Amino acid sequence: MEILRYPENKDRIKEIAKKRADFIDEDKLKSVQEIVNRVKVRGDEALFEYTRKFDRVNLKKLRVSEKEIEEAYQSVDKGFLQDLKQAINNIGDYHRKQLKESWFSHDRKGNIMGQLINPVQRVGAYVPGGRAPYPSSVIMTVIPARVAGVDEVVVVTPPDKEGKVNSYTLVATREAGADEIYRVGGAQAVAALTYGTESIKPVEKIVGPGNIYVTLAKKMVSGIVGIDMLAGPSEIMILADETAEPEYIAADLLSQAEHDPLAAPVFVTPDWKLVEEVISHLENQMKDQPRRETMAKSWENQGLIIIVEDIKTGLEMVNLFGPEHFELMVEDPFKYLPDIKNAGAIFLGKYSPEPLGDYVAGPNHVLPTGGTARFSSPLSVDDFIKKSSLIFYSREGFNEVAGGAISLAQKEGFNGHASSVSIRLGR
Ligand SMILES: NC(=O)c1ccc[n+]([C@@H]2O[C@H](COP(=O)([O-])OP(=O)(O)OC[C@H]3O[C@@H](n4cnc5c(N)ncnc54)[C@H](O)[C@@H]3O)[C@@H](O)[C@H]2O)c1
Ligand SMILES: N[C@H](CO)Cc1c[nH]c[nH+]1
Ligand SMILES: [Zn+2]
Repeated sequence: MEILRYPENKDRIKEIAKKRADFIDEDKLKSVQEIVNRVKVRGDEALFEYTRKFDRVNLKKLRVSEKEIEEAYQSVDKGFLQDLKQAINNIGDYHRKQLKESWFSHDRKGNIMGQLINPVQRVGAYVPGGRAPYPSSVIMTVIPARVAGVDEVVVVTPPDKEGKVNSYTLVATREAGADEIYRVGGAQAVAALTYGTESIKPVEKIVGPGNIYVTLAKKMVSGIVGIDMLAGPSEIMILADETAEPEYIAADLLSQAEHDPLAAPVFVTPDWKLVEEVISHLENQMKDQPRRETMAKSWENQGLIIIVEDIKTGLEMVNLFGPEHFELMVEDPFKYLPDIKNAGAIFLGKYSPEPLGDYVAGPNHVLPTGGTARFSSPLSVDDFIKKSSLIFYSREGFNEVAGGAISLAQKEGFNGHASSVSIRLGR
């Protein structure tokens, strides 16, 4: 953990922000490249081999059966189903507001210009499952796909040591409406969705969060298939003033630190006393936590505290880092909204802790990391649709614009283009 002052340590802070945005580790990239290429060539055999190596289990089959899903329903408690359904309702309501429609614009000459919206046909949703099961990521990925009208939604997720998929995850796949589920994770699952194997049909687009290996694999296959974004190890930046509760700040930093030793918790404040209090709460709160080892590693290696002159200067840090999650715990948080440019999800005030966004609020928890919130957005219905332009000219409309097209084509030296238009002129 590093404590720095802004603007005094400006260069060091910029260096850290740059390193987080340029997160590619050459060794990890090399091993991901090898995994992806091997799956491309050897299909299922490579999936079994890597699952043995990384998940420590000998798989017999990849697809999860109906019977396994039914058994999962028997082992989860009623309370879980109720909570899940409530979350599904909120997420569904929020994402239905994102739906867009095709549009057509007619003019007096009978010309029609428009934009057709079609869902992506087959989508793969990566659901993490290495250090913990993520049923919440099932509903966050599958629901917007269903709202968009995707035909086939395939879920991939790592198996446990017995070769099974976590029961809560399985129930979530059924409740959210996934079509196929495969027990395979990591870069090998991303490769299988991209190239296809004997058991898994390739998809058009891969969405969903994952660790550094999953994220590098998605980056590598992007362009062969579509990807939503780089949604890697979790991040939280909290900007707070003296009115904030240090206990809450410590708890919220740890909530993201517990995801992964590579998770990045950052605390920004103009108040030195608050820093001392937060540090002491962090130490105390960590002690009782089952995932304290991961929390401690994340805080030790990725933790950062920045002391700023005031809240406005603190917002410069937010825009520099572009954190996945940004909590603003100050007296009047709405006042600063126009100054927040780069953040995946923004949480305002002391009763909006980040985990509400992870589970129940409605907005998507699949969010850009590594500074990519500078140019990427949360997962949404938009990620599951694509647009086609539509052009229709009437005879009259054609004759009116043809001259302009011919002239522009000639300026570019494209006589073939000009001929394609002139051949129709006056006919
Ligand atoms: N940004 C977001 O929107 C978002 C949302 C939820 C979770 N997350 C992140 O997802 C991640 C979940 O990670 P996880 O590890 O628990 O599950 P995961 O499913 O992402 O990764 C587990 C897989 O990683 C692979 N793997 C592990 N060690 C490897 C190695 N040495 N070489 C190659 N492959 C290896 C294995 O195949 C394993 O099955 C966390 O980093 C969490 O912060 C991000
Ligand atoms: N905070 C994660 C996104 O970075 C999402 C999540 C799922 N479960 C718990 N948390
Ligand atoms: Zn979380």
